Amino acid sequence: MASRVTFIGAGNMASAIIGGMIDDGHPATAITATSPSDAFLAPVHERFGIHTDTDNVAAVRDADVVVLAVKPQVMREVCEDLRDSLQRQRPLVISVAAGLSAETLDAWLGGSLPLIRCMPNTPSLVGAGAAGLYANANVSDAQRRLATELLEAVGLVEWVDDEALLDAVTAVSGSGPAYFFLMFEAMEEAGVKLGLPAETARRLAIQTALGAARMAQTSDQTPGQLKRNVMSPGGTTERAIEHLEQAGLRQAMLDAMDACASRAREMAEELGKR
Ligand SMILES: NC(=O)C1=CN([C@@H]2O[C@H](COP(=O)(O)OP(=O)(O)OC[C@H]3O[C@@H](n4cnc5c(N)ncnc54)[C@H](OP(=O)(O)O)[C@@H]3O)[C@@H](O)[C@H]2O)C=CC1
Ligand SMILES: O=C(O)[C@@H]1CCC=N1
Repeated sequence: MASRVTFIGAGNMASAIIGGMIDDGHPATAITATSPSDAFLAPVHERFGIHTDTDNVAAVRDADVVVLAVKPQVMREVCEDLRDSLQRQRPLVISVAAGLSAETLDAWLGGSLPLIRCMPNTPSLVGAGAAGLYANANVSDAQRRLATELLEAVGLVEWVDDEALLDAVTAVSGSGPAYFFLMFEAMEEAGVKLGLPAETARRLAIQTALGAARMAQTSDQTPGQLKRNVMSPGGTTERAIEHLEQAGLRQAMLDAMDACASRAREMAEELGKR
């Protein structure tokens, strides 16, 4: 029988995982999602056919897995409300929140619960997610396998043994889709400036990213070599890449991802102390 999974929060990240799970064959009837607003839940129910509820405590009853998918800023209140129920039932708890440590979450939930921190990303919606996972000491091997199975249904799963590395995962893949979407925006804008219709430029840019990602995933050559393969000496790509390097794109990526990981640490400090 499929595991019963309750998502606390039905926003962008929860919807992405739910959509991916359902596409992968997880029965919608075994999934529940909550939000404070009925008006918000109606379209979620309509879209996925899952159970929805405005009552978090009622929604976790009978759950095998509870996924905490609210913003970090409301997580404490949510955990404290669920504390008694979760202590009674002891389901596997998976938090997808950036920053908040397993220790802080476990303390808010009353202690000693099996808890996994997961840093997923929104391409989970199309089965192309990438998630980093860290388990606390109360998680059994069977629960690790269950979390792997649930998340592998929506993409790649990488376990880390050192919780601090989840901030690096956040910088690479959690926030990563936004870097590529920014690149699509810029490529579309440039294509339009060069005379292409916006829709054409957008389609070409997106298909190019898809092709580059598939090649990088399947080739035994490094991304650096694949890049050089496109750069004919004295040709057009060489000129473009020289320009990007001189404009500091590489350093900008290093700085941006460092800032991303620092923000996750900062959030842990700010929210953990409350
Ligand atoms: N978006 C992303 O790409 C990623 C997000 N994450 C993490 O996922 C978590 C959620 O982010 P995201 O989905 O983007 O945020 P959203 O704002 O899209 O979703 C949060 C949801 O939680 C609901 N909510 C608020 N309070 C409660 C409550 N007391 N009980 C139940 N539900 C509640 C909100 O409802 P309402 O709007 O009515 O307040 C909203 O539907 C964050 O912790 C974030 O760090 C992790 C990886 C990637
Ligand atoms: O921006 C954020 O804080 C969340 C976490 C990773 C992606 N979105």
